[in-house]
Amino acid sequence: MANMQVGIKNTSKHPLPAYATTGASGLDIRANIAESITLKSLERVLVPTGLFLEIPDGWEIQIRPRSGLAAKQGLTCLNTPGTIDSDYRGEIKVILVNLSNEPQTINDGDRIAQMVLQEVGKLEWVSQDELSASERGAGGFGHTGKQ
Ligand SMILES: O=c1ccn([C@H]2C[C@H](O)[C@@H](COP(=O)(O)OP(=O)(O)OP(=O)(O)O)O2)c(=O)[nH]1
Ligand SMILES: [Mg+2]
Repeated sequence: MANMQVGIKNTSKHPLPAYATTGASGLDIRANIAESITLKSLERVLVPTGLFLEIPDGWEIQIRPRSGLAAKQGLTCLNTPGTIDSDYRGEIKVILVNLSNEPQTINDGDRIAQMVLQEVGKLEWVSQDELSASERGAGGFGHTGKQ
């Protein structure tokens, strides 16, 4: 797939979000905060990034957690994956929550989450009185067993 151009205004003092390796799906994004934030256990916070985007119509950016932060510190995005609409022109913020039992600190410039660009299809409803039969039918929520 060809690279997609996305407009960005960076009001932070940090570098633009970047892919950490050539094959990375996500671009790591950094906290842009005047002072460190310490989250108590189960506390959540909206972390500013200083970034403003102009995403082409038909695309979105997802804000996803970083597995290292989640595994080591219990820090994750509460609304994962966060949705950045193509028409959103406000500041990108990350909703972090501390799911560990200890306080966790975020410092200015820390890579707190990652952005993934995704194409978004637009649906058109087709109202139907009856839906077609399928192998699964209405079975769900563990219907196929545990293994
Ligand atoms: O992690 C996130 C999620 C959302 N947003 C911004 C961009 C997005 O386009 C907007 C709205 O997000 P969403 O649709 O998830 O929230 P909502 O509660 O439905 O708000 P709205 O009524 O404004 O759509 O908030 C972020 O900055 N970070
Ligand atoms: Mg919304």
